Amino acid sequence: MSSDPQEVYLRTKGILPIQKLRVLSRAGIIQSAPGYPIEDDQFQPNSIDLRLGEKAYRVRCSFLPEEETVGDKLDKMSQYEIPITEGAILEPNCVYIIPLLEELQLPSHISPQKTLFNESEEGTSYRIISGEHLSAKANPKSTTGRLDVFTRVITDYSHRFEEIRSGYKGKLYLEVVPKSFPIRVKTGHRLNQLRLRHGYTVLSDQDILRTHSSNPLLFKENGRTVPVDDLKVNGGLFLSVNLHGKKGQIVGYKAKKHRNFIDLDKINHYEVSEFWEPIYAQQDDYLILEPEAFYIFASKERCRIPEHLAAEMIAYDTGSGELRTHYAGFFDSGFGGRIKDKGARAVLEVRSHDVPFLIEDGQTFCSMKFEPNAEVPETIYGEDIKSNYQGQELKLGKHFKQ
Ligand SMILES: Nc1ccn([C@H]2C[C@H](O)[C@@H](COP(=O)(O)OP(=O)(O)OP(=O)(O)O)O2)c(=O)n1
Repeated sequence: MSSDPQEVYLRTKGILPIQKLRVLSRAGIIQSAPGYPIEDDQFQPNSIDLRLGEKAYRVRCSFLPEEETVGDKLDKMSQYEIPITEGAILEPNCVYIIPLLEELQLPSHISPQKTLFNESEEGTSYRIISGEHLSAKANPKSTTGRLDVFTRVITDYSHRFEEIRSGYKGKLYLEVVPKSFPIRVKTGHRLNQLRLRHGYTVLSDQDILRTHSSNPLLFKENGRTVPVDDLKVNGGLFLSVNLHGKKGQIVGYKAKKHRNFIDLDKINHYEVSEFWEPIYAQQDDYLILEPEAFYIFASKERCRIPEHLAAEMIAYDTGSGELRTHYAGFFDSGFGGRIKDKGARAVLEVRSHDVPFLIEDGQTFCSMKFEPNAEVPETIYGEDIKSNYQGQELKLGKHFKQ
């Protein structure tokens, strides 16, 4: 057994990259339930995929357990439990709470140049030296959003979804609400992912413009870089929706209702026409969204996330709450490739609430918030790892035959 602890320095603020996530997992800051060791392919360029645990609790409604644990709340709210080790079907518009296999042991204080955490595994102990708080942010995976499955993480004594405060020690629970289709889930399925933040810093609009000038973030459909003067920034970089195409070209999809369930184990399996109605390009490039229906579109711009940055797509607030865009928001470093690859379209998941809503080609739909990585990730999206959506045009989730 080695007596000298391995020293791990977290020096720069930002999202922790894959190599640091691996170290934090070895050091016990990210843990998993007994019998379910963390698997290497859970690690993404700047996030870790989280896995569903053994049970789903059907609850009447969603909640935030500000004054108690999620377990206490479940004791009061759970209607019944479903074991999911062999798989189980979750019904549309029902709320389920599923304990995840991963847990967090975030250090509760910062103490520059002092040991934050010391744990040993297989004879190695780690000393993590950091000057910033470690917190975490969760988000649905892209595939989950493309299937219209609503998910968010809940933690004990928390008044916020998806955000996990510095010092949090405990379990993570996932609220899951399939919206359009029933889904079959099983222990170990990965519906969402987690990023760890060392301190918090976000690129200002000035930083975004400066970055784009030397390391382009957005490209036009013809592959040209969007001129910096044409970038729309205001607390993030705005993207717009594409409804334009040649005659007969599909520019979007609308989810059909009352379909058979989708087994999340079945990749490239389901017929698109069974589950989706295609939306064809119209001569005048507009569309009226039917209230409460779910649509998938692509962004007009092609985007690219340089390797030193991580990005998150945030819904564009129309000021009226009628239009809800996107559920899944993390963009990995490397998404959209190198400059010569000219980026890839982002997928926009859209629902209009209450009223029919007109959308037009090129309408602003969402914005991207950029955060620096604490270090450049050793692995980036589309390189070395199995990535499903690199170079994508309009693309449904990986369960459909395309
Ligand atoms: N609304 C969104 C959200 C994400 N993405 C892109 C950017 C991400 O880097 C990529 C993959 O996202 P996830 O890791 O969430 O997706 P999956 O695990 O489902 O796909 P993969 O198997 O490719 O990792 O999809 C997108 O085009 N549109």
